[in-house]
Amino acid sequence: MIKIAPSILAADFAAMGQEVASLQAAGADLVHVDVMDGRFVPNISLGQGMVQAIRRNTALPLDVHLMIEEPERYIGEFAAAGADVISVHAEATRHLHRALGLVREAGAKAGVVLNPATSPEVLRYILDKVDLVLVMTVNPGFGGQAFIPQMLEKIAYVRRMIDESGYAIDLEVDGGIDARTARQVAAAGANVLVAGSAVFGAQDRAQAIEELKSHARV
Ligand SMILES: O=C(CO)[C@@H](O)[C@H](O)COP(=O)(O)O
Repeated sequence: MIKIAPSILAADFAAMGQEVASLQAAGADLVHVDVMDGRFVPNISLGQGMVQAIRRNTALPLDVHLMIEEPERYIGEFAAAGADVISVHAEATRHLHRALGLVREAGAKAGVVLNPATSPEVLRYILDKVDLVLVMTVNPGFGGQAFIPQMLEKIAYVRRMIDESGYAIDLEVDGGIDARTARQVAAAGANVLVAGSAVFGAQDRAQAIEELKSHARV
């Protein structure tokens, strides 16, 4: 089952309540929330207050992607703000195993994110600690970037690792996802597709989400 997680980085921040509320009727499965600190990535986006506000405006699960240094410092606050999934970058913490444990202790599902240059081997000893692996298909920090085709090989590799592990782990991809790349990433084994521009840039968001899903049905 393919799930679509629209990234609210591409939404109208001045109308976030309505933007988020519209997504459920449009067929979204999750709301992807990009948190950036201006250190781990060269951009600043939003914090716990916005996650709380988004929580009040949707019943969809909140998929919070922390692009912040030492994410363990803020896991409790994002969980309390209403995050259902909290994903931390393998590159942002010296204690990935511990950070993932903290996410589950805080009552959220734990995700681990890999930058494009990061080897999937970093997952080898933590698959029992994660509910989701997010393979970045662009360098994190900005919406609207071009998909990096070399990531298809990484997605397929991670899919094999997950299947061999026997754990129920979602494989999410993020960056440059449109109808064409949706088909490619799904064929490689991804089952959760984050899409910013492709959803919020469309005239008809329901149609855009359905189009992504239909292209991803392989
Ligand atoms: O995490 C990020 C960027 O850091 C993504 O969630 C982007 O926001 C996706 O945007 P599009 O590439 O779909 O426009």
